[in-house]
Amino acid sequence: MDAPAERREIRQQLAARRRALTPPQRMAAAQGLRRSLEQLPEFHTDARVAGYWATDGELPLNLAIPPLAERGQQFLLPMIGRERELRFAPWRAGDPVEPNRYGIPEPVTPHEWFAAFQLDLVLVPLLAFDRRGHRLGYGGGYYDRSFAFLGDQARPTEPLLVGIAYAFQEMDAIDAESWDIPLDYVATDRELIDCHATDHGTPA
Ligand SMILES: Nc1nc2c(c(=O)[nH]1)N(C=O)[C@@H](CNc1ccc(C(=O)N[C@@H](CCC(=O)O)C(=O)O)cc1)CN2
Ligand SMILES: Nc1ncnc2c1ncn2[C@@H]1O[C@H](COP(=O)(O)OP(=O)(O)OP(=O)(O)O)[C@@H](O)[C@H]1O
Repeated sequence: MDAPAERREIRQQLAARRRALTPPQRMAAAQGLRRSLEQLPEFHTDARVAGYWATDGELPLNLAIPPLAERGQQFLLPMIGRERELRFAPWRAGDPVEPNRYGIPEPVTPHEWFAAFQLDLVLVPLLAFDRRGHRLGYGGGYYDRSFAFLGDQARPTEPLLVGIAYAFQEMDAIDAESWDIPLDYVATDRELIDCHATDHGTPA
């Protein structure tokens, strides 16, 4: 199977598996995710933390986010810009949203927004990941384009990229494309994975 066809197949399988979860499974996973994220010191202190509005079976952030506001940290949602890059607008529970071209809710006429380089921590949605931090998204290339500037920098740096996934979205290895920007961590419903750790549990 050629690489694009294989990626398409993996995307479809994992999206279907995510959609098939029951509401109790999804709620338990959201609680597990909160515990994993709280193991990351930056999640407690970083000023600007971007996330996503979970759709189509994505792991919900709704249990992980409320402590941020209590600690005085800002939470932001992605907005799709004209050049197919992401911008990030502050969003609090109750603020108005409207669907973007993919039907994903975005903040409406925000007072201010920030570019990717202005963020401190980014919770990145994905369909599949491996322990090295390689990721497969929806294929729009939004995160890779928006965070391409990290490609020239020694990692980890700011913003810190933290993939968010159900544990079953892990794969042994995902082939990186030249434009892929790897994740620094992956937080699942089971554990926090440090993608810079040298031992990935598999022989080199
Ligand atoms: N909740 C959430 N918000 C997010 C993302 C995400 O993955 N999850 N994104 C992450 O990048 C950005 C939106 N990216 C997207 C990229 C492609 C498709 C998409 O193409 N969806 C269709 C396929 C249509 C097609 O083939 O053209 C689909 O999945 O069926 C959707 C969103 C920003 N916001
Ligand atoms: N830095 C970049 N500049 C221009 N195009 C890019 C860049 N990064 C990715 N792309 C384009 O985006 C397309 C999708 O990339 P890829 O399949 O890796 O997306 P993805 O990471 O799965 O999606 P997403 O980030 O939206 O979740 C690729 O065809 C690639 O050409």
